[in-house]
Amino acid sequence: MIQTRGLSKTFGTHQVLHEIDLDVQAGEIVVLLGPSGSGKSTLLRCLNGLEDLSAGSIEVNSIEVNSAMKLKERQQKMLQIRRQTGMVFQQFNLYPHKTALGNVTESLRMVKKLDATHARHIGERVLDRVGLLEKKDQYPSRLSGGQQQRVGIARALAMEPDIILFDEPTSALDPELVGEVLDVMKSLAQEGMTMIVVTHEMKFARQVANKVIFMDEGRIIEQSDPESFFERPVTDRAQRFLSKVMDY
Ligand SMILES: Nc1ncnc2c1ncn2[C@@H]1O[C@H](COP(=O)(O)OP(=O)(O)OP(=O)(O)O)[C@@H](O)[C@H]1O
Repeated sequence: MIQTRGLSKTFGTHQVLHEIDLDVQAGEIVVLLGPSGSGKSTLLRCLNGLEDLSAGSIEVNSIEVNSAMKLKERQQKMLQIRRQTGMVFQQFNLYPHKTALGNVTESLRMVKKLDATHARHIGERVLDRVGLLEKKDQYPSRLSGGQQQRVGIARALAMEPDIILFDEPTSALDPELVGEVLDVMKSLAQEGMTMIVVTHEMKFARQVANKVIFMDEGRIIEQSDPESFFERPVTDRAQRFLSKVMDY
């Protein structure tokens, strides 16, 4: 479903990802962990076609983009990949001047070119899915952070992606609002959605992930099932990371 081989990314002279080989199967929940600056967001952005790759290849649902392709072909493939993958951001990135429903239907209208009735029908269904149908006419400023992030998830769901990538979806939330967002993510996982999640929520990682991937300095240095990772991390770096994050 997702396969990267030798994926590398360089900004100027700074190599941020080093030859990443990643495999994600349909229905898998992968949690990406690692210290700040280890390349987690950059990896998600490459997988979503938001960031061009510098070397190697990415294949998502049999659409392949690789560094040997000409720029124009790469860009076309990246666009196709973006249509298969939804992305949920830490800062929600909602349009402030659009209602919850307007935010959710925007891409249906602009990208999928659906008519207003069809888009509204899908928009209401996905807002209902995240428990926010009654808030469909509210503007983001009238919604709590947790509700705004659930609109962010509904917006991703509206495009019917095969995979959703979550980049620290709860990091900007007050602690008491984190649970409602994790609950929605957990139920998507139970329904079989393929998900890659960057998060600091260790309990969620442990309970929901099928696979934990630990990154450091742009490399995958450990990957295993959550039980093994949290109980018996192999590398010193992962042990130090866990001893810090599990202390609090
Ligand atoms: N557009 C960019 N231009 C230049 N450098 C960048 C760019 N985006 C990311 N970087 C650099 O790439 C490195 C990895 O950043 P990235 O955000 O992927 O890490 P991260 O593991 O997600 O960190 P955090 O947990 O703090 O979000 C950092 O050194 C960052 O400064």
